[in-house]
Amino acid sequence: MPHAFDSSRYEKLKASGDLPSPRGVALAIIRLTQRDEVSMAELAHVIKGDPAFVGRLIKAANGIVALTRRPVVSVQEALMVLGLPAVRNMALGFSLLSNYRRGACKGFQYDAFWSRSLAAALAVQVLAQRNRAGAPDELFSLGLLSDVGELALATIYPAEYAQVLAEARRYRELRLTDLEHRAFAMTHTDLAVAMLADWGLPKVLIEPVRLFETPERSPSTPGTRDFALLYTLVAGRLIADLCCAQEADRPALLARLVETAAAIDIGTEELASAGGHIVMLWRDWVVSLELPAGTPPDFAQLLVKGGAGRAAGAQPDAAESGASAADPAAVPDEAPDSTVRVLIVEDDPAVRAQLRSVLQESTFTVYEAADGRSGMEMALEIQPHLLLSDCAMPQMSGMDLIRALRATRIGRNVYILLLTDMDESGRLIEAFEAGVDDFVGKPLEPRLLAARLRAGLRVVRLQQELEREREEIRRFAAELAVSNRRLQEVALTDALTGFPNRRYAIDRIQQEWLASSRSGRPLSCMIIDIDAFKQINDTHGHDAGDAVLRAAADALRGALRGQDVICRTGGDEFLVICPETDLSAALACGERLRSAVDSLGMDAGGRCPKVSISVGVAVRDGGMGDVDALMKRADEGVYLAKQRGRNRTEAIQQVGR
Ligand SMILES: Nc1nc2c(ncn2[C@@H]2O[C@H](COP(=O)(O)OP(=O)(O)OP(=O)(O)O)[C@@H](O)[C@H]2O)c(=O)[nH]1
Repeated sequence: MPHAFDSSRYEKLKASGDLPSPRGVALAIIRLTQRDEVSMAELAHVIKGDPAFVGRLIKAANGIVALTRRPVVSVQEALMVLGLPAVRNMALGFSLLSNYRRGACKGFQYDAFWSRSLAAALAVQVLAQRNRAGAPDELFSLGLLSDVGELALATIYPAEYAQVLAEARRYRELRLTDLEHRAFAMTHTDLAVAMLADWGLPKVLIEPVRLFETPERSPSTPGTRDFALLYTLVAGRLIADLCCAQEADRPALLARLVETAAAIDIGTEELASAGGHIVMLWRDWVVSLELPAGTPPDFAQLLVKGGAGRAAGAQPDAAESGASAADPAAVPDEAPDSTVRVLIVEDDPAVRAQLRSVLQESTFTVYEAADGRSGMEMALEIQPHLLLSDCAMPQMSGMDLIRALRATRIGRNVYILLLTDMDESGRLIEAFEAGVDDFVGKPLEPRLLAARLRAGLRVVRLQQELEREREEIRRFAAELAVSNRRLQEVALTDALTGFPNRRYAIDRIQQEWLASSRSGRPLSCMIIDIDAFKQINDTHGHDAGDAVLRAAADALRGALRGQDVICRTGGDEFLVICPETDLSAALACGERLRSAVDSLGMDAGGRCPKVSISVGVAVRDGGMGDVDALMKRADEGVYLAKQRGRNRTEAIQQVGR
C-alpha cells in the first residue's frame, strides 16, 4: 500500500540539520551549477579544491569515453565529457559518500551500503551505455543515490532504525518500507524522493527512485523512456544486490535480473558481458575508496550455471542455445572478452588508470599489481591471458618478472606486452630474449596501445582455439580408448555365456604356464564337456540347446573359486584354468562344478532338459614340455569320464605323484 508522505515533515527534518547533506566543495559545486552563467573554468577551479573528487571525476569520465578516444586526464576535459548536471550530481553523491562513511546507527552497515550503492551506480551506467535508456553519466548518480533514504533514516533515527533493520532481517517476508512506515510514518523511498527533489535532480530521474522497489505500480509502458529508465535502475539494483549477496540468495536474484534485463532489451549474453564489466569497474572503485567488495560473482558463470535465461523465460539467446559465455568450448568463433584476463603490472597509478581506460571498453577482466613481486604472485594465481608490464619497478623489475614467469608452466602461454621508455635496440633485444611478445613505448599513445592489444588478443584467441582443439582431441582419444577397450572385450568374450572365448583362453593359459615356470608353483586345468549335447539339440531344438548352455554356464560360474578362470573354448566345451592348484584340489573343484550342473533341474515347461557334464582334470608335471601337453592330459580325462558313463570327474594322473 502506498504511503502518503507529509512534506511538511521533510521541511522540519531539513530544518533540524539532521538530514544527510553535501558539504564543503560539493556544496559549493552544487551552488555554482545552480547559477545559469557559471563558466567551466570557475567550476574547475572549485573542483580542484577537493583532490579526491578530482580523481573520482576523471575516473568517472574515463568510464564512459570510447576506446578510440584519448583518455580524460584533466578536470576541464572531465567537465566537457560529463557535462554540468552529471558533475553536480557526482559531487553530491561523492560528498555524501565521503561524509557518511560512519554513523551512530548500529544496525546500518555504512561501508556496505556505499559499496552496494556504488555497484548500483556502475551497473546503471553500464546498462545505460548498452540500452541507451538515458545519459550514462547522469544515471551513475541515479544508481549511487537511489537508496539514500535508508542512509537518511539511519542518520536521523539511529537507535530506532537499528531496531527496524533487525526486524526486517528477522522477518524477511515483511517489506522494509512497511516496517519503516510503522515506526516513522515515512519510508526510505519517501525520504529519497524528497531529498533528490530538494537537491534539484530532474523529475525524470526521481520517478525511477520512487518506483524501483515496486515497478509493477508504474504506469509507464514498454518502449517508453520512463519504462527504460525505471527498469534500468531495477536491473542495476539487482546487479548490485547480486554483487553483495550470499551464494544461496543469488539464483533467485539472477532469475529476476534476467527477466528485468530482457524487458529493456538486454539478452543473457549481453548481460553476462555487462556483468563482467561492472564487476571489474566496481572492484576498481571499491579498492580506491577502501570499501568492502566481498566476493563479486562471475556473471558469465552464474548465468550459465543458473540456466537463468531459461528460468526467467527470456528470449532464446547464446546462453540458451548452448553457446554459453562461460564455456569457451561452446563458443564457435570467439570467446567473449570477459573470459580474457588481463594483468597490469605498473607502479605508476596514472599509467595504470590510463591502461584501465583503454581496457575498459573491451570488458576484459582486468587485474592490477603495483610492483613486480605482487605482479608475479597475482599472475600465478589468476593465470592471465595478457600481461602488460612496466619495465622499471620497485622490488622486482619488469624484465625479472617476465623471466620468472616464462620459467613457469603457467607463464609460457601468457602474451606479454612490455611498457617501456627504452629505445635502445640492445635493451629491447634483451627484453625479447627475456620473453616479451611485443612492446609499447612510453608515454603511452592510447590508439597505438589499443592496436597492439588487438594484435595480442588475436594471439590469445588463437591459443584459446588451439586449447579447445587440444581438449577436443583429448576427449576424442579418451572416447576412442573406451570404445577400443569395449571392442577388445567383445573380441575376447563369448556372447552366449559371457565367458572369455577360446582366443582369450589360449592366451591366458600360456601366461599361467609361464608364471608357473617362474614360480615353480603347480598349475592345473580342467576341460568340461556337456554330456550328450547333440542329443539335446536334436530332441529339443537348438534354442533349448542354447538355454542349456546358458544354464550350465551360470551353474559353473556360481561354483567356481575366485582365482580360477573359466572360458568357453568350443560348442559345448569349457576350459577352467586353476593357477597354484595341485591335482587333488583341482579334482575337488571339478567335482564341485560337476555337481553344480547335475543339480540343475528341468524347467517347469520341460523346455530345458536335464543336463550333466564330464570333467577331465590335469596338473602340470615334469614330463610336459608345453601347455598343449597339459591340455591334452585334461582332454584324456574327459574321454575317460565319457567312457566311464559320463557325469563324472576324472584324471589320468595319480594324486600325489
Ligand atoms: N545349441 C547349440 N548347440 C551347439 C552350439 N555349439 C555347438 N553345438 C552342438 O553341440 C553338439 C556337440 O556334440 P558333441 O560334443 O560332438 O557330442 P555330444 O552329443 O555332447 O556327446 P558327448 O560329448 O559324447 O557326450 C553338436 O551337435 C553341435 O552342433 C551352440 O552354440 N548352441
